[in-house]
Amino acid sequence: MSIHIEAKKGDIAETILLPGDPLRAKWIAETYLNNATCFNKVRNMFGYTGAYKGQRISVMGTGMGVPSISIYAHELITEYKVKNLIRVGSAGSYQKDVKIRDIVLAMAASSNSGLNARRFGGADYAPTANFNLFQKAVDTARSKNIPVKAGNVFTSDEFYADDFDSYKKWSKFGVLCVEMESAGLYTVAAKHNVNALSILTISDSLVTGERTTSQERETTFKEMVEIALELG
Ligand SMILES: O=P(O)(O)O[C@H]1O[C@H](CO)[C@@H](O)[C@H]1O
Ligand SMILES: O=c1cc[nH]c(=O)[nH]1
Repeated sequence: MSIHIEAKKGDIAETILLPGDPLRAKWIAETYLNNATCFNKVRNMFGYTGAYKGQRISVMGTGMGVPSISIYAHELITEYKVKNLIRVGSAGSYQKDVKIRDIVLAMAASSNSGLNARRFGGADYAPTANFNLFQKAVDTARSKNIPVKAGNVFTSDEFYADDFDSYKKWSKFGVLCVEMESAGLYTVAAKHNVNALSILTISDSLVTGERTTSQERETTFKEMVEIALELG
């Protein structure tokens, strides 16, 4: 039992899927896992362990933002010995050709996170995906005929920016989309020498203004989950 997770040692698999939304975690467990048992209800941050194609695997919500995912990633790694942390999140597109429901593999995560700025004394650290997980995700997507895009994403501390157009600078420099956790996840994983990857589904577009509903974000982003489940 850790401060934010009530699971016993051994209750959590070495590989875990991490959606921001705990109800997406519940949906993943109910839809894909055999014999899933719930290991966490603290703060309603639901976590489950079950089997997928005979492999033991876990899924748990992380909440929103770098501080929240950093807490859960830290406890999962240090208290529960989790080795592969795979975020399955939603993101807003920064590019015309990154469309609603496209899947983006986050090779790296630029950020305005206050947490990393403080951690590295104002210097730039480049949070990056684990190469083996990344390569396996690309191969899995190819074998399932699921098209993916890959590149730099932006991890923001804010969902509602004061200056909406500020995203255009990142867009101009090739950043594909915005979300709120990957830079934190990659940094905590690197600190503890374990593996992390973010697989994102585009839920809305800052370019066109289109967006999906919260219900769709909870239960219909299947393809990224089907890629992630193969990475255990
Ligand atoms: O859908 P999730 O995984 O929560 O990811 C995105 O959605 C939330 C904002 O709506 C932020 O957590 C952002 O990163
Ligand atoms: O952080 C996020 C996630 C989805 N869509 C956004 O615009 N921002």
